[in-house]
Formats: sequence, structure tokens, C-alpha cells
Amino acid sequence: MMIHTNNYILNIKELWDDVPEEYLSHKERYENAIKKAFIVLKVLRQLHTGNIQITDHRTPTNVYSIQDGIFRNVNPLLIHIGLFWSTIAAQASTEQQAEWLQPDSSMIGTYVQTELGHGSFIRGIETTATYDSTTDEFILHTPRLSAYKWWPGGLGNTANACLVMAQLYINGTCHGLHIFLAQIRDFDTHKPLPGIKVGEIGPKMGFNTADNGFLGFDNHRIPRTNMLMKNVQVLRDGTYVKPKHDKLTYGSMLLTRVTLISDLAYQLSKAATIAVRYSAVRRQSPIKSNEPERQILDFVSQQHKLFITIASSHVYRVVGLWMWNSHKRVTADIHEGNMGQLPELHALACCLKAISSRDASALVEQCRLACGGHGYMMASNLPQIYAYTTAAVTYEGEYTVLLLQTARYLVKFWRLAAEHKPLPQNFAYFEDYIKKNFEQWRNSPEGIIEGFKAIVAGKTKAAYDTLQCNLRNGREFEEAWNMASVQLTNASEAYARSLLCEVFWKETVQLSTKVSKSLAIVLEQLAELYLMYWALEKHGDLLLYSTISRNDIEALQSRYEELLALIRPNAVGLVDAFDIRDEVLCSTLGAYDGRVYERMMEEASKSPLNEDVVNESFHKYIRPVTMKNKL
Ligand SMILES: CCCCCCCCCCCCCCCCC/C=C/C(=O)SCCNC(=O)CCNC(=O)[C@H](O)C(C)(C)COP(=O)(O)OP(=O)(O)OC[C@H]1O[C@@H](n2cnc3c(N)ncnc32)[C@H](O)[C@@H]1OP(=O)(O)O
Ligand SMILES: Cc1cc2nc3c(=O)[nH]c(=O)nc-3n(C[C@H](O)[C@H](O)[C@H](O)COP(=O)(O)OP(=O)(O)OC[C@H]3O[C@@H](n4cnc5c(N)ncnc54)[C@H](O)[C@@H]3O)c2cc1C
Repeated sequence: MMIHTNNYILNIKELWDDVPEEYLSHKERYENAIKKAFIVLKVLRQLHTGNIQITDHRTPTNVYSIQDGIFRNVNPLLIHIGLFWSTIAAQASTEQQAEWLQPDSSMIGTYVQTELGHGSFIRGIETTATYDSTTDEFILHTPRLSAYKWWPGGLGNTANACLVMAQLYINGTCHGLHIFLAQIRDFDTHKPLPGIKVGEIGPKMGFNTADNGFLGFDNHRIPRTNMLMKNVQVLRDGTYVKPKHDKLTYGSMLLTRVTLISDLAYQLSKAATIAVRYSAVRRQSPIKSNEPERQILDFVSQQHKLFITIASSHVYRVVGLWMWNSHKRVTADIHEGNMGQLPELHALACCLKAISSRDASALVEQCRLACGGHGYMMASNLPQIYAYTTAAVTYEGEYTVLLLQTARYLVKFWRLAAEHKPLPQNFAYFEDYIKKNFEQWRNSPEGIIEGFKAIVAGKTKAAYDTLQCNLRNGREFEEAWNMASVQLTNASEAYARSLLCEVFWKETVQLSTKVSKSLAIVLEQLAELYLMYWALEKHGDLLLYSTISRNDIEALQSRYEELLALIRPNAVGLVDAFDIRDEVLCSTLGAYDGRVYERMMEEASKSPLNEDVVNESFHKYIRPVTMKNKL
């Protein structure tokens, strides 16, 4: 039977809510989500074992692309599928993968790294894994409250196993962070095993079906062979066999940061679809007093708020794929023992995950604000998309922490440039900046890309010079670094923006040669709009570090406004092209049929507060006050 996954899933009625989850309790929301999660997992397993033949072979992405509609919030198995499986596949030995990655495995896992006391500084993680050679086991232990694992998705009630990041001790020597597989609940009864204290952390701003939990180990024993041993081994006699690179253990964070860029593109496409479609339906205020009220999409200020969101979704789709391919290439090199490209991949993943999540969070909020009061309704789905998206600024590497990682990379190459040592081609512009080989400003995409490189060079130089000045003033390096950290993060942000503009423009120009002329025009307008938008946002930096003039900036503003007008006729077509089904969009404002007010009223009627003409609280609380002594 050849079917399309989407249609197969869409026909499973129990997956599609009758009662909006906003009217469920914290517990009901979880139970409702788990019911759906295991229906989806069963479908994935049937697809994996070929029990369901499908026409669409992008299954995981396909199922993923509609799971938003199923869960409205988050699939409680997201970490099981998105991190637990992927970490085992990337860091477990062949034998371990054969044992643990069975399609019908009883394990439902999560990725357990963050502790109450440590999230960013993972070398400070306190959970220990001590090798006991007498029993050929590791003893997992949580020495104090701050060492309790806190946050992992699915940990509260769902997971019966987990990958634990812990400090490895052998014969009193600490070998640093390693990953261990630990069963935490009985597969049959689901009761926590002896020595395991586990629970759910309570309501959050979003992710309220993610079942985030806490976990403490009380001298919990696991077999030695439960340490993930693809890159590193502990032998039966306690011999420690070092990995080829001590950050391979951090590989899951690197992969998730790369994956997140594409996920954020998808979140932006949803928010843009909702806000642009609503702006085409909503009429508010005439432009000329003697004319009818206009579509708010005709207001240039509204176009300024929304078209950057359409463009940014494409930027992160393109850059997300570029980073995915880079990750595949570097991973293949690492498999061959070549670690040379890992530092660059880490630096790019850090700044691009940081900036993409910050952009996406701000732009989803901008879409909500652009929809006025109706955007503030849960039924618009914009609040949920915001709550989901803004979490990405924090998890998988907090924004500032990751930008500082990229700053280490930039400072390293600036030092080479300052010492007139050879530079890789992608940093040749550092040398140009030092030699003041500045190109005359051009008000073109290529000119803007060069301008953003000048900003990177200028900001990196400024941060580096401050660092050197702090050191000359007798500060220790770490203190000098901390004192320069604002400038360091600014340099990393500029580097990310420079990459985004360059990669997106180049990919768009290439793509334009493969599509129809009319489509190529629209794609290049979107790409040019992105570059113009950010050149105007960063015009101060361009004035500081490039050869742009005030007249050039005024010309950029004019061209930007031209582009808004050019894109306006295609705006609805551009978001329709994201092709997000109404069942996935879950939005009264963004539905394809544009029946906004009817859908808003339909959703309002589902409120339990509309079940009774007079709510019982009138008789209990209101009437005794308002009608006292009046009868
Ligand atoms: C139904 C179908 C479903 C399908 C789903 C599948 C699709 C999924 C879609 C995507 C959606 C995903 C949603 C995710 C939901 C939430 C999940 C969240 C999970 C988590 O949050 S897990 C925990 C994450 N935690 C972190 O990220 C911690 C951040 N901190 C760190 O990474 C480190 O502490 C550090 C990097 C900041 C510092 O580390 P350390 O102190 O050890 O290192 P130094 O700063 O001293 O640097 C030393 C040198 O090491 C290099 N380095 C550091 N890290 C790496 C690395 N990862 N790789 C390579 N190299 C690294 C530094 O660059 C230094 O090198 P240098 O040369 O000396 O500069
Ligand atoms: C929705 C969600 C899901 C999550 N899922 C998981 C999961 O499945 N598994 C898991 O293990 N974890 C998970 N986490 C935890 C997440 O990885 C951490 O919250 C994240 O790494 C940030 O660490 P933290 O919370 O300790 O913040 P902190 O690091 O304490 O950050 C607080 C502030 O301190 C600043 N700061 C910290 N270090 C530095 C520094 N060196 N220099 C300058 N400023 C600094 C930060 O910039 C920030 O402003 C999740 C978190 C969320 C919100």
C-alpha cells in the first residue's frame, strides 16, 4: 500500500485535539501528549520496519514537520528521538549500537547533562562515574543537591533510560566528562530503580509537554560496558584509552546546534505565514480618509515588520543546510582521524546557533505584535511559537556563552594577522583590514557583504586591542578576557551576520540560475532585502568600520523601501509557498481560508467558561456583595 505519511498521520483521529490543550491541567497536558507521542512512535517503528509503505521518503522530517500540529507544544519524545538515539549512533561503539539501537527497544531515553548547579560550564558538572574494577562496574553518584540533573526532556515521567554526562574517575584520577547509558526505571513496571530519585520540574514558559525532569543517583551501579566507547575506552583492568580529541564527547551538542538552525527556519516560516496571511485579511484604518479601510499589509511599516521574517526563514533554511553539510563533511573527516576542521565547525555552530535563535525569537515576537490584540490570543498560536522558539536562545548552549566560544576562534586568527603570519583564505580580509586595503563602498549585495566583513575585522581588532591593553596593565588573561567580553561577543555576532549574508546571497544567486526567471527575481529581492535590512540595522558599525557614507545609507534606505513595495504583491504567495497545513499551523489568524473572525469565534466557543449562561461563581461570590441589603 503506497500512502503519503502526512495523510496516514492525519487520518489517525486520536492525534488531533478536540479540546485545546490550554484547557487541560499540567498533568492532563502531559498525559494527552504521551498518548499521541506513542501513536507517532508506533508509526515511526512501522515505517522503519516497512509495515507501512510510503511515497514520501523524507519520513522523519515529514513526521517532524507535522508533529507541531499534533503536539501544539513539544513531543515528549523529542529528546529520545532528537538526542538519545543520535548520541548513541554517534558515540557508542558498533557493538553497543547493535545492542541499544534496536527498532523495538524497550528503552525510552533522554540526554542528561545539565545539573541544578551547572548548565553552561559543563566542566563544573558534579555527577561522578567511578570505576569499580572488583565488579567491572561504574558507580554513578549525585554528591549534593546542586549535582542533581535538572532540565532533561522526557526525564520526569517518560524515560526509563538516559545518557548521563558525568565526571569519570578511575583509581582516584578524574578523566573529565564522559557519557554513560543508565537504565533508571523498570522496563515492565516503570518504577524508578533502587538508588534513583526522579521527577518532573514543574510548569515552564513553554515546552509544557516536554516532561522536563530532575534525577539524582545514590551510588547507582551500571556495567563498565555502559560507557559510550566509540571514541574512548575503559578496559577491564581500568586502563583509560584516550580519545583522539577531548571534545568528541561534546559532539551531541555540536550536532543539535547545527540542527537547530533549520528548526528555527521552520518556526519562522510558521510565524510569517500566520502574520502575513492575517495582515492580508485584516482591514484597519484608511490611508486616504475618503477611501475604505486598507489591508494592514499595505502599510509599509507592517511590511517592514514582516518581510524580514519571510527572508530570515529562507536564510536559516539555506544556512541550516550549509551547516548540516559541513557537519557531515567534518564528521566523515573525524571518522578518518582528521580533526582539523572541528574547531571551525564548533565556532560556526556556536555563533550561528546563537544568532539564529536570537533572531528567530525576536522576529516571532515581532510577528505577534504585528497582529495586534488577536496575536495575543493563544488561538493565534503565535504565543506558543514564541515560547518554543525563545527557549532555543538558552538551551543547547546559552547565547553569550556560545558567542564567547566563537570569539576565541576570531581572536586566534586576528593574532595571526596582527603578527603578519599566514591566514586561511576565509580570514584574508583580516590582513586587508590591517593594511587598510578598503574597497570603495558599493550599494550592492556584494558591497554590503564586504562591509560586514569590515565590521568583523574592526570589532575583532577592537576586542583584541582591549585584551592586549588589559594584559599590559597587568591583568591575568582570564580577567583580561572577562573585561573585554562585551566587545568579544559583539565581534562574534558580527561574524555570524557576515556569514549569514554571504552564504545566503551566494546560494540565492546560484539557485536563481536553476529556477524560472520570475521566481529568480523574487528570490533575489528577498535576499537583497535581507542584506539591506541588516545594513540599515548596523549602519553605525558600517560608518565606523567601512567606507560607507551618509549618502550611501540614505540610498540604502530608498532601495530598501523599493524592495518592500516590490515584495508586497508576492507576500501572500511567498508564505503560501512554505506550504504549512492548517492542522499544523493551528492558527485562527493564519488559516488558508482567511475566515479569521469565524475561526476566532469558533475557538472562543470551546472555552469551558461558555458552558453555563451564569457561572456558579456569581451566586457564590459576586451576588453576596453586589446584592447585599438590596432585596
Ligand atoms: C517525531 C519525530 C521527531 C524528530 C525530531 C528530530 C529533529 C529535531 C529538531 C531540532 C529541535 C531540537 C530541540 C531541542 C530541545 C531542547 C534540547 C536541549 C538540550 C540541551 O540543552 S543539552 C545541554 C546543552 N548544554 C550545553 O550546550 C552546554 C554549553 N557549554 C558548553 O558547551 C561548554 O561548557 C563550553 C563549550 C562553553 C566550554 O567547554 P570547556 O570549558 O570544556 O571548553 P573551553 O571553553 O575551555 O574550550 C577549550 C577548547 O575546546 C573547544 N571546544 C569547546 N567545545 C567544543 C565542541 N563542542 N567541539 C569542538 N571543540 C570544542 C574550544 O573551542 C576550545 O578550543 P581552543 O582552541 O582552546 O579555543
Ligand atoms: C526548554 C529547555 C530544555 C532543555 N533541555 C535540556 C535537556 O534535554 N538536557 C540537558 O542536559 N539540558 C537541557 N536544558 C538545559 C540547558 O542546556 C541549560 O539551561 C543551558 O545550557 C544554559 O545553562 P544554565 O541554565 O545553567 O544557564 P547559566 O549558564 O547559569 O546562564 C545564566 C547567565 O549566566 C551567563 N553566563 C554563564 N556562563 C558565562 C560565561 N562563561 N561568561 C559570560 N556569561 C556567562 C549566561 O550568559 C546567562 O546570562 C534545557 C533548557 C531549557 C530551557
